[in-house]
Amino acid sequence: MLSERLIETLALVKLQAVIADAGLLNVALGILAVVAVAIAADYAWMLYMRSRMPPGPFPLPIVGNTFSLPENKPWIYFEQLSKKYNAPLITFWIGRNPTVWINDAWCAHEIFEKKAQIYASRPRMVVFGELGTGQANLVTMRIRNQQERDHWRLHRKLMHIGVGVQSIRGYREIQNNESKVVAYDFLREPKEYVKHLERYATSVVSIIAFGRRVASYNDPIITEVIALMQLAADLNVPGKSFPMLLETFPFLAKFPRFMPWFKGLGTRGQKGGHYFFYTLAQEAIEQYAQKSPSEQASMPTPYVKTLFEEAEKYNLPVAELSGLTGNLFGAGSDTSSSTLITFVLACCAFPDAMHKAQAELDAVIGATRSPHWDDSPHLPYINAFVKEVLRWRSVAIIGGQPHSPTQDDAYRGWLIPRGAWVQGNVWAIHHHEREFPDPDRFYPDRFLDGNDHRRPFPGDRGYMTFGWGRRVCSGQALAEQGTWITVARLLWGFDIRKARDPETGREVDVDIFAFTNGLNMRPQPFPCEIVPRREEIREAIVREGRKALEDLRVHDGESKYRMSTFYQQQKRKLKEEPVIDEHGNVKFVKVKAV
Ligand code: HEM
Repeated sequence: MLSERLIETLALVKLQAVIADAGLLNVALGILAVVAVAIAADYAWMLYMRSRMPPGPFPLPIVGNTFSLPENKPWIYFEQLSKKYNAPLITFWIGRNPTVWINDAWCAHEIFEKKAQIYASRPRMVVFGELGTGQANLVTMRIRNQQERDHWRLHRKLMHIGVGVQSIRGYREIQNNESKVVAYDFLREPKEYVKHLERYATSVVSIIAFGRRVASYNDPIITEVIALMQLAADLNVPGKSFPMLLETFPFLAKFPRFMPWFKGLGTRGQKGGHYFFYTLAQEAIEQYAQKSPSEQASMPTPYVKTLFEEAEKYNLPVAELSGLTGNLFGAGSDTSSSTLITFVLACCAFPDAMHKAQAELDAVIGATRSPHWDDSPHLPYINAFVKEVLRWRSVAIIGGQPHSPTQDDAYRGWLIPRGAWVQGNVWAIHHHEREFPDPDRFYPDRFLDGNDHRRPFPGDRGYMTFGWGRRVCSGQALAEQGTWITVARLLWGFDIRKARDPETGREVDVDIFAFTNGLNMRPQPFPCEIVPRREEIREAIVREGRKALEDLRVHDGESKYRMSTFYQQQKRKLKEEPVIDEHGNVKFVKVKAV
């Protein structure tokens, strides 16, 4: 100890002597020179990388192209850059971080699908990953070695047990009944259509994950989860202001949370925050155990129960279990409801398409019952309509999270370096005139064989709404199944049209470009009129809605936890760590000094 002090003192004395010898000015100049050389070397590296990577605007030292980013909707800007450089891929430097944007369906397919093995990883994401979901969450999980790859595979497997293609048929009745309730709610309170769709989407994933229905649109779980997801979606869009700039200067993330650059980050990443869903899951397992055997037999086993049993084999920590259960809410509620709100907007803006769909439903289904998936082979226009909903204004407009190659890759002579941030620009892909002529027009016919707007597109589906390759959305099949039934039923049941000004009687126009700015986008609020198409249909909606509510009763239940208060408690307990006690409950203990 004493010797260390002595050395420190000697070093200080030596430094003072050097400053005295050289003069303060010379020392300052020396430091400046070292910094300048470091910046120059770094810039040389940036320019060298730029010469090998896909084209893009000229970066400045340290800040790259960050300050030429527009305030809003950078995906439109990246689409323009792709046209300007006449290249399907462009490089855009966010600080010193070269991000690659794929603006073309065929390239996205060649890179993410054909080279799926090496593009299965995520890049380092400071805001969304390290400060947000945490690195142990499937959505942001990185794959840098075999151990990480095995671990990520395990997470995908556990997710698929819940919402994989094999499981989702078992959830049809839940989606069917909940969408009948949406139709019933549209009848009773049409002005609240956004809330009904949010309730629907949240309730479906809540029943699947926790066995518990969300009966009211005032339930805080809806507003809290959707608000959290929208905050996350906003934060994860490249921007020139903090906190996104933390991606440029990751070292800033090491500072205490009161520093100004954390402003806007909310409570994300604070200790204990992630444990909310774990606690909710425990409660759900207890509530399920209290149900009678006949009740249990009449519902699918809550995913969290299966997950917890399965996870015991792998000794998964609480944070990872919490992430897996929370992902159903996080990834599945805002996305699904925003897609359906987009559908409402499309009906208002493009009534011809809606009327054509209704004519098909009238001919095939009639007015006494609503459509069902079994009708789908006889409803080609409805199938095309649903595809167009997913294409026209895709909710995950930059394809969700970026992918990242696990090794240097060469594509058409360009370098895509290991660890780079590679993002599919779904806006540009779905907006490309070559694949989708007149792309802003909502035109389901483009998906029908023989239509003059039909164009080749990689893959069977005709859209890239759910991402690619090994990281393709785990909930895709569930989301497609739910979108189909809800869209088909609402088209069958209602005329959805522009609202009228009560004073002038004139239609209030809707703006098909007015969408939110987050990476999960949805239409800005707009008024509309939703009216049942015929009396016979209205009666069928009431009948089916009431029956659905009865059938769903087995899922009724309350939770004593609220995300907001849970987070508040953690805020007060930042010096505490959640651990599992001997009964498997989460409790908080003081963090031991290291
Ligand atoms: C319309 C609804 C939905 C859309 C448009 C959507 C879209 C996406 C997209 C674009 C990705 C990123 C894919 C990639 O990186 O290539 C993704 C990832 C993911 N989604 Fe969805 N999603 C939807 C609904 C759901 C639902 C209902 C669930 C679960 C119940 C879900 C769970 C996930 C998970 C866990 C991931 C991360 C997968 C990984 O990183 O390995 N999503 N989603």
